[in-house]
Amino acid sequence: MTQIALFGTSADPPTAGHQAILHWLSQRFDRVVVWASDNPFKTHQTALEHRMKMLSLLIEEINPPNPNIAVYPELSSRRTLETLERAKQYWSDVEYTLVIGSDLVQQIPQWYQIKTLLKQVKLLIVPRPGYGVEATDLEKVKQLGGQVKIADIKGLPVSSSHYRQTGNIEVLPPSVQAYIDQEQLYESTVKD
Ligand SMILES: Nc1ncnc2c1ncn2[C@@H]1O[C@H](COP(=O)(O)OP(=O)(O)OP(=O)(O)O)[C@@H](O)[C@H]1O
Ligand SMILES: O=C(O)c1ccc[n+]([C@@H]2O[C@H](COP(=O)([O-])O)[C@@H](O)[C@H]2O)c1
Repeated sequence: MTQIALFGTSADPPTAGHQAILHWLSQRFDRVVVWASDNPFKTHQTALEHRMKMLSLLIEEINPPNPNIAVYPELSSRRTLETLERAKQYWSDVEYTLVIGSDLVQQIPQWYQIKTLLKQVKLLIVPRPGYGVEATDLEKVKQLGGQVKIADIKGLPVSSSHYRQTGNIEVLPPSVQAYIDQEQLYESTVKD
């Protein structure tokens, strides 16, 4: 059966960490469906349109290029269940895997209608430096119906908030750095 990976991100801004995950996924899934979204638990510093554009640029930069990975702006929703419902209108009869970093394992039980979501997707957790997966958190997700796997990669030690706090452009792919400069985004961030 066709395997589709679902990867949603605040992308505020997207980092080399997101890029490495997407590259890895594109080599293992038939299709990687990506979207930038607002997060009901966060505020965002940049308009969604810019975040979506940065995500597309980051994907275009992945080498070697792989046509199985793309941003789908129309799937963007604060609720991942809504994204899934829309995706199912495009691709039915496929197996969906929702991809999250290990920092979200503790939070995911609070997502909108999580049981309904976990019935329809497998969950793939990408280990993130500084965020070990606690057995009790994993158990909670399983009790909610989650079929969980831990990905065989280690996320990079970078984050969007590190960039926003420090202005350290090294955590951003060159295409994203250039876009931020061109559009004068994150102006309040002290740039290195
Ligand atoms: N370096 C990383 N390693 C593993 N997972 C990551 C990494 N960066 C992001 N992710 C995962 O990718 C998804 C989108 O992350 P998000 O856009 O919130 O980035 P972030 O760096 O966590 O942002 P912020 O620092 O603003 O919270 C989440 O599931 C997150 O756990
Ligand atoms: O469905 C929800 O209730 C829900 C709650 C929090 C986050 N999400 C989604 O999880 C994805 C990762 O969020 P973030 O902010 O860590 O990038 C992103 O697509 C969010 O919209 C989804």
